[in-house]
Amino acid sequence: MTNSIYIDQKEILKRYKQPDKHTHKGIQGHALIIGGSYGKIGAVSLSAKACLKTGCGLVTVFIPKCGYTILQTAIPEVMVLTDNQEKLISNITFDITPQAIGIGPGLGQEIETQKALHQFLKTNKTPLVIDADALNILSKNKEWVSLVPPKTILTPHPKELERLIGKWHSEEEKINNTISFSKQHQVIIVMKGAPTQIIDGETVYENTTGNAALATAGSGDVLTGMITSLVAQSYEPINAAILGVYLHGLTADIAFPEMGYQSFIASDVIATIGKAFLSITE
Ligand SMILES: NC(=O)C1=CN([C@@H]2O[C@H](COP(=O)(O)OP(=O)(O)OC[C@H]3O[C@@H](n4cnc5c(N)ncnc54)[C@H](O)[C@@H]3O)[C@@H](O)[C@H]2O)[C@@H](O)CC1
Ligand SMILES: Nc1ncnc2c1ncn2[C@@H]1O[C@H](COP(=O)(O)OP(=O)(O)O)[C@@H](O)[C@H]1O
Ligand SMILES: [Mg+2]
Repeated sequence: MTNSIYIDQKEILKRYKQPDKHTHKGIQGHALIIGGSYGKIGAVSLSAKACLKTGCGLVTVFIPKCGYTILQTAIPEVMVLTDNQEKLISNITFDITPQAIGIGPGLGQEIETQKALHQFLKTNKTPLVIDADALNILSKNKEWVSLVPPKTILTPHPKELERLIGKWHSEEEKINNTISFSKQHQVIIVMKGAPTQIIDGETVYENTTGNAALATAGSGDVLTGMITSLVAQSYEPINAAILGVYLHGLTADIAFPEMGYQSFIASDVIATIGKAFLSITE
């Protein structure tokens, strides 16, 4: 028996935490975004910028060497660690202690990267958000899902979800199969769509914000950065997923009167995150 909860402003106000005025960047959370490959450095850039704009104190990216100058130029606020490979990630190592890790945007699915993800999952204990090609790699190596920590957040779009849990023939079957997967692996699944639903075991949360303006390249990469930022700020993973999805959709609702559907792009989501936060407490 599932219980469904609509995520509206009332539900959000139960979960949203105003930053303490005495805070500083050292206690506002350090997030690590791992991703990028040749030609898809943009995905990890979007995630990293969204991560900072969602309020965490420090953001580091782990990317292939080809992305170094791009990231340091595009987002001076973000710190950069690089793989020893030029075009793809082959060995994930870092000497920082992040409070949350987001992995997958632009990662690619080359076999070397698959092996790097496997090695990373075997030792990682940090709260995790898994998206995009990291999900696609897990779909190719399903036994690796058992390596992720409890309460890990997966953020598949419908195709990524199908690769992970198999085809479904009805909305009901899709939700029931996702609930089974969530319970079996103790993971939270953000089923991105219109609307987005968040599955946490038997509980299904339905988001009430967002519109078709979000159907644009990189908007999911942005969501990954937003959710990772909130986990780094010590939100319980389920609340980070709920608040991140709500704020993400809210940016499209706020921008719509000025921008309509077509010209709203992932960078506009990021630029509107501040207004979305302010509108929560209005
Ligand atoms: N600027 C960049 O560097 C970008 C990089 N990206 C990266 O590109 C990689 C591949 O991601 P993609 O999602 O593009 O490719 P995928 O191959 O994972 O998924 C694309 C397929 O999913 C289907 N699909 C997507 N959303 C759907 C929906 N709502 N309903 C039904 N079917 C849907 C599409 O029809 C298409 O067949 C990821 O690592 C991603 O992070 C993309 O996010 C786009 C932007
Ligand atoms: N028609 C729509 N209405 C509301 N949200 C949408 C719509 N189309 C896409 N989205 C949202 O946009 C995002 C797309 O994610 P994704 O496909 O991963 O993008 P990308 O991989 O290009 O970053 C998801 O959060 C999804 O819920
Ligand atoms: Mg995506």
